[in-house]
Amino acid sequence: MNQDVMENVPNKTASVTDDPEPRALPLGTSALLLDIDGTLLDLAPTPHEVYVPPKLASALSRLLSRTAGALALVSGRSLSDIDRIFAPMLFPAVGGHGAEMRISIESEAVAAHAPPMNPDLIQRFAAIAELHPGILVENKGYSLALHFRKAPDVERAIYDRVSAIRADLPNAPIEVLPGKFVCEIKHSGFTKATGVTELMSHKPFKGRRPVFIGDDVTDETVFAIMPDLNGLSFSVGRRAQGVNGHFQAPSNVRAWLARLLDDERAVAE
Ligand SMILES: O=P(O)(O)OC[C@H]1O[C@H](O[C@H]2O[C@H](CO)[C@@H](O)[C@H](O)[C@H]2O)[C@H](O)[C@@H](O)[C@@H]1O
Repeated sequence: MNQDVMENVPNKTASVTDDPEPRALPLGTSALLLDIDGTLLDLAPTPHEVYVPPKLASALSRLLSRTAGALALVSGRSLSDIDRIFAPMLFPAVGGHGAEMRISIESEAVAAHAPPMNPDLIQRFAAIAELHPGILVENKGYSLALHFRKAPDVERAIYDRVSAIRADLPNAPIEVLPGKFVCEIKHSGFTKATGVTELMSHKPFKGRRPVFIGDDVTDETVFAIMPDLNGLSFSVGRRAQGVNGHFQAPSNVRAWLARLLDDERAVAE
């Protein structure tokens, strides 16, 4: 973990990676912002097959309480999908790469940044799935994801078809977001960074130091704004540019979150 920032944290302790001298995170003044797929959860063959370990759900719930509500999931998934996979628990969240937001579990979701994608356009992009039966279409309404984890050889063909459609519509406010075995077509007006920036302007996040953990290309927009928010960022798998540290795998993130709770208890005792 970044030595400069964590040095002023008193004695206890949760290591971010294999830091031989683990340090604590002050939950009373931090906001935990956590990507889901590839960060909290191991990647699965399809979006529906992810597994949420019960210990993780319980740790998140307790961390939500210990941070007085300043814990949010920051995901490319829609809010309804996030709620489905963590059911029956609800968490504050930025969903759809910044398209949707729920600031607290008591508040209504805000979807102001998510104009629905033109239905004809959705249909044209979805038709790309005809290339191969292994392509899975995830229609989020305001964006569309083409998953090719089960058909990796057609990646190039997918991007070629997407580019051809975009060439027909040079002024459409859409952009292509590559992810892990997924090509997503989304509105260009929002990103995870715009979502996190807005979230951090609301209580209980406002005034806290954000700590963001993510693994994918879309998370790089958040890594980039963390210094402006006086925050910390950590990548998973590879060490991404500009981060303060990194975890080897989602299992290490889960273990670290559990240790945060243990450390807080130790401080209190
Ligand atoms: O921002 P995230 O929470 O990391 O979400 C990114 C995308 O995650 C999902 O797709 C990815 O995870 C699937 C399950 O492990 C995997 O099968 C797929 O190959 C990955 O791309 C989700 O389906 C997308 O909507 C999210 O954008």
